[in-house]
Amino acid sequence: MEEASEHNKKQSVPVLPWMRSPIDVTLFHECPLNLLPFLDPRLEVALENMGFTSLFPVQVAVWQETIGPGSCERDLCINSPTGSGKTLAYALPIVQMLSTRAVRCLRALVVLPTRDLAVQVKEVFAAIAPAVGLSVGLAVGQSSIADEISELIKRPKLEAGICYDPEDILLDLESSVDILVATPGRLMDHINSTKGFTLEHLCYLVVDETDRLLREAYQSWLPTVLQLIHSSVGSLFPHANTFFSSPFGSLKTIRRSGVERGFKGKSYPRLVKMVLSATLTQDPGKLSQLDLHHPLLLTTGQRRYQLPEQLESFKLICESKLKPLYLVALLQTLQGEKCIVFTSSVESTHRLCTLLNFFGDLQIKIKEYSGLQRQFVRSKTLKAFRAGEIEVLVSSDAMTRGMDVEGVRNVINYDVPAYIKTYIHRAGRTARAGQAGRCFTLLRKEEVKRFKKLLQKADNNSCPVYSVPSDSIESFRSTYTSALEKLKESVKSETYRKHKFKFKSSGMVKGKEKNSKV
Ligand SMILES: Nc1ncnc2c1ncn2[C@@H]1O[C@H](COP(=O)(O)OP(=O)(O)OP(=O)(O)O)[C@@H](O)[C@H]1O
Repeated sequence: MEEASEHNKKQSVPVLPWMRSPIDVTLFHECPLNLLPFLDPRLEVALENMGFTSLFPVQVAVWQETIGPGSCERDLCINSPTGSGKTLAYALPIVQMLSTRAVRCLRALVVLPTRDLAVQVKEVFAAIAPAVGLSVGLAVGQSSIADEISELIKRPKLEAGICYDPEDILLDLESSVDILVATPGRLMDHINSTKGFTLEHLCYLVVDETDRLLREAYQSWLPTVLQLIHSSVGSLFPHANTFFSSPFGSLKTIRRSGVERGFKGKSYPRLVKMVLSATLTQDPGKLSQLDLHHPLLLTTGQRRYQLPEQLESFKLICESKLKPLYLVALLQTLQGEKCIVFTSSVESTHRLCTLLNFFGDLQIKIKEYSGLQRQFVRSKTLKAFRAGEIEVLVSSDAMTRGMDVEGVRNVINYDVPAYIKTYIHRAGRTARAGQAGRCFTLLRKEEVKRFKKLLQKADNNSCPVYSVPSDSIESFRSTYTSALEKLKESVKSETYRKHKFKFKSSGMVKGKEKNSKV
């Protein structure tokens, strides 16, 4: 036992020296808005309109590091639990710092891994930025690229009858937004193809859900962004080559020194980076991709992984084949409360959701949410879940990170997560912003030991068994048998439809080929 805990301690010492002397967010207290130093009164009103009366500890800690004397000299790495308010922790200081800007251009870029997350973060910015005259844009592929471009880029007004030089028109293109929230794919589309889209004035780069974004390369968006920014800084020096020959073609990025900045006498504004996660990586190789400038770590407590304080964890032990029955009985005991049920794959999400909907006597509105669905279906489901029209969402890990839905009281791991990070992000969809929440995990007997070890990584030694009433389980047995039969039928007909569709579309392609030959 001692050996194991010694091993854990050893494992938790980060390799990078700057990670060993973090700022501990637990030493900060909530701060009423009227006591927050330097807060722009217009932003105070905007926050009050959101229903906020104080800042959470992580928000106070980041505020201290970003606003006021000596601020923004280091890049910030923020590792604080799910639901602790990391979004506003970066959004508020960025908006306040940009509130004195005179000319509109793209100054802050926030990158998130998924569309729904980006939409959510954009809403936070949109609630405060207009109060100080700033405009926020979204680049996520929610609308057509043409619509998105017209939202992001302002075209000069052309007078009829005058012949314009296209080069001049290009020079007159301006950004319509000060802050852009983007997913990597659409960001790359704009970098590569949108005329007038430039990162030359960028002052703030936020990489939210950092460990997820660093895990996947997404068309090399990060090296591309960093290279574009570096090239624009280099161009401020008189002998620097203003034309950047790069793998990105003829892109020209010149950071204009004429644009006002208040960076304490430095000749050019340094790009300030903020990276965030509830499970921030400590891997030096991964972090080095971010090219951080004297990074400062803000973290909560001593442990690398933290669960929200108000979260209670429970386990339900049952045989594999009885899992659906236990789940149904559990859902019935939780009736009326918003729940998210996580499974291990998009396929099992679909199957489980279909099965649950065959339990007619359950009378709970249940929908699925997974990467297998089209974006508009997912967004519609999410909207209905937020509005309380759906009580239970059966989800793949598409919902695991960052999603903030008010009133989710329970998270259920139908399939036990393989990693502590997954457990933390899934469980973190409840017990947010200091609210209470419960996370239930269905386990087979042989999974119990491994699960206990998994939870210990987040210092959680209390995960009692939750017993669902046996008469409730019994009452669903007969429906379960018929629901399983219906599921088999449904899977069969879906498979048939899929094959038919495949056959049809391949036939159509062949047909076209024949025609084109004729
Ligand atoms: N100062 C505040 N006062 C009251 N509520 C707040 C405050 N700041 C944030 N919240 C609320 O707290 C919830 C969680 O915030 P947020 O989504 O930023 O958490 P997070 O730390 O980014 O979580 P995750 O790691 O899961 O992404 C949101 O519903 C948000 O509206």
